[in-house]
Amino acid sequence: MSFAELRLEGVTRSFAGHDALTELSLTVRRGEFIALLGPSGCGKSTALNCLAGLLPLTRGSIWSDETRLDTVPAEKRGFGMVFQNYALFPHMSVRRNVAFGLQMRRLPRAEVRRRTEEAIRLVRLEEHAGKLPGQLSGGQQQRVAIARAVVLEPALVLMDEPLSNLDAKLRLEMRTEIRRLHQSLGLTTVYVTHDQEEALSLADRLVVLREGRVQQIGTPEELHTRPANWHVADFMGYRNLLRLRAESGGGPEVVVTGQGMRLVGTPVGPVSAGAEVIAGVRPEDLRITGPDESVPATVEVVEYQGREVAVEARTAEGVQFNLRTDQRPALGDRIGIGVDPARLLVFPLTEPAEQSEQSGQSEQSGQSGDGPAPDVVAGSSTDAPVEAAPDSSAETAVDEPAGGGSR
Ligand SMILES: Nc1ncnc2c1ncn2[C@@H]1O[C@H](COP(=O)(O)OP(=O)(O)OP(=O)(O)O)[C@@H](O)[C@H]1O
Repeated sequence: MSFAELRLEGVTRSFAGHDALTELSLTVRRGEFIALLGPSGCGKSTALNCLAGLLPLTRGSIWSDETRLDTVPAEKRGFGMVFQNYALFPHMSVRRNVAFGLQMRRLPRAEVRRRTEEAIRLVRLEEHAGKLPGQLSGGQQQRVAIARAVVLEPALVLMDEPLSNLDAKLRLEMRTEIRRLHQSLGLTTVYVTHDQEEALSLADRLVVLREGRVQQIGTPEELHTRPANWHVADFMGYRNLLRLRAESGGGPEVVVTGQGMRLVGTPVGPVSAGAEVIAGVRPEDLRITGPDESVPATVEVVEYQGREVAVEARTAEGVQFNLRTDQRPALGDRIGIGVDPARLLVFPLTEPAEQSEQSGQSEQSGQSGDGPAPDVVAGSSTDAPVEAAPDSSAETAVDEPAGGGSR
């Protein structure tokens, strides 16, 4: 069942009255590589399983061009699936694993043989075609799983964290392999991951989910440079998130103050004078200056990272900053932290609830804005995005130099 466009319209799935996925609207164009990205439990797998036909929708619909798809059984959708546990037949050789789906379709033997060998060649397993899965490495087994999916020339390939069982080096290799296959076979792929780097490197467009709701849909560049809200920013590596107050509003730049700082940033979304905001900046977008030129801080940690170092520095008020720099400050150095107004994004603390893709997808952004923000969030990680902390505990965060601002 090939298509020019696959549309999800308001796709919602609840379990026991609780929405695991709320109103997902997305158009996947033929040939696109889409990543569904978000922390554990955000509804990524639910979305993929709805698309695959493994889970019925609670509300909404899925369309393959003008054909309604969500009422079509999984096996009739003609999608290929690759999951993190490869689910290969252990007693069958690589070749037989790959051929299996074609045989089930009762294709002529010569065609089965030709297509099987072609798929095995594509994933570079020619030398291992006669082996059993148990005789292969994790990466090789995952390649068999991919060959088994693509040999059927599916209209859509669905992948759910396919690399999560592999070690770091193999993950990188397989990432390239998956992108190469996607391009060379002209596949359309929807790929679930919690790894922001993986998603950014693979996908044409990313869908960032949080608590079942779309936060933003956009190209890697859009998400990287212009996250729609501070939750997405947190997920995209804006490790320095500061809870401040806007002194001005409405202009192309905004002055933000608080916690002993006065900074100038660029508003993202409606920021009015007096509003509480979250200002976010990436470690690589901070500069070390003289202590009197910008935000004064003391260097507390210097971590070697190849050509650059990661630096943690703390202000007198206990606000911790993460920097990446090719300079080599020493522990205890008094430095200034320079912030370029264009790189300091200023987000409203809360925004109108919920949004989803409606049209002109690449600029769509959404916001659930419900999770209380921390006072200072410096040093987040993709695996541990900001969790809703009670406001009261967030208030105290800055007063505790040991753990206040960093995670
Ligand atoms: N069969 C189910 N029954 C009840 N709740 C479910 C079921 N499947 C998923 N959920 C809930 O729905 C929410 C979303 O789950 P989902 O598996 O889609 O998240 P995810 O983003 O894929 O997470 P992970 O990366 O951990 O797999 C979670 O809160 C989960 O507990």
